[in-house]
Amino acid sequence: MKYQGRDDFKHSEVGKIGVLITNLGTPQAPTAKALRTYLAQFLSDPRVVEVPRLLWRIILHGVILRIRPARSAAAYKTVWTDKGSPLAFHTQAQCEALAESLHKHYGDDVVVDYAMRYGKPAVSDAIERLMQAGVRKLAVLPLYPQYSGSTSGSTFDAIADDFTQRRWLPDFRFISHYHDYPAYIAAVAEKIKAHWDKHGRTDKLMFSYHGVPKKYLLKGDPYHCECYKTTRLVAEYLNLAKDEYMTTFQSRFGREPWLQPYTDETLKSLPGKGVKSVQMVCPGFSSDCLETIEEIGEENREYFMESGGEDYQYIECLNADAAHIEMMTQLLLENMQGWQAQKAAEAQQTETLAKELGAKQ
Ligand SMILES: C=CC1=C(C)c2cc3[nH]c(cc4nc(cc5[nH]c(cc1n2)c(C)c5CCC(=O)O)C(CCC(=O)O)=C4C)c(C)c3C=C
Ligand SMILES: [Fe+2]
Ligand SMILES: [Fe+2]
Repeated sequence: MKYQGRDDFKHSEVGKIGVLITNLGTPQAPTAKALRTYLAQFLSDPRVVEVPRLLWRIILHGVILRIRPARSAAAYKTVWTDKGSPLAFHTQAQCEALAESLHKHYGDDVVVDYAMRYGKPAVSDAIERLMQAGVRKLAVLPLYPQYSGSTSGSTFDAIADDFTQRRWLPDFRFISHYHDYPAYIAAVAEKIKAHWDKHGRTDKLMFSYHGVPKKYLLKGDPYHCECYKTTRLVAEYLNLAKDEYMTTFQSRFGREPWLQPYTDETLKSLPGKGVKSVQMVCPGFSSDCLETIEEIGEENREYFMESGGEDYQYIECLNADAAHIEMMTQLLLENMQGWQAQKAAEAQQTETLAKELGAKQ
């Protein structure tokens, strides 16, 4: 039997609305062994590394998975907490808060869950839970504000792959980006303002986004443009002059050119140009994680200070802040418009159908 379905399905059942938020994923533990499992899945994704498969498998298994896991595990150890990996517990907290918020709008008609593209909780397990809960309309929100084939695109692949095995597909909404969504821009800008209220301002506000290989941009990936647009909209909200802020790209991997300017090189050069104090903000990350806490919070701080910088401040991600959850709620409600009305109509028709079938059986 190839296609999965539910054999306990009743014709009188009225479907629910499902909401699935997703993020990248994180290793199960800060150990070389767990990192090997995680990185093998992550870096085998052809959306992430666009190198001919056979060649890449040789490099990945022959070189990278022999060296990188131990190095990455050491970095993960510095951010690991009693609650586990920051990315994991922030995403879980976002899911719980979003469920509470959506229940206020939809009551028991909505089921909210979360999944990780790589590692656990797996996308297929979350979809299975949603289908078992009777979801017939599904909205998926990957928590990547800026679209990239390597993140949002890859998440769609995982969801689509899972549904190739299922008998009955739900109605479906996939929110592929929200880099210019007013409530997202406002949430990022207000977080910066709140930081200013406490700590004052610095010479420059630096917007650092995760990079991707430059060739993805040249082949038509909109990620680069969406990052710049987010920066521009936040800067406009904050009334910043052009010389008061800058966009850079972090987390380069491998030898080919990635999106530039690079965050690390820029920070090393700024003190020599008279910029002695900076605030770092990472609007491309919806949760604090290795790349923000360790790479921006620690590693790049050292580069800046060692190059003559005097003050380096990191502004946290939106995580499970109320403004972030409210933004997700608004975005989802807008995308799910009409679903509640449809459900009411379906409930009536389902009742009639169940009666008809009941009469015949
Ligand atoms: C090798 C290519 C990579 C691409 C392309 C890439 C794109 C990309 N990644 C994020 C968000 C995150 N990446 C994180 C970690 C991470 N990323 C890569 C590689 C690529 N990312 C690696 C190898 C790692 C693992 C850590 C390491 O070994 O250095 C994370 C953090 C996860 C965590 O557990 O905390 C996030 C988040 C985006 C948004 C993006 C493209 C736009
Ligand atoms: Fe990454
Ligand atoms: Fe990194």
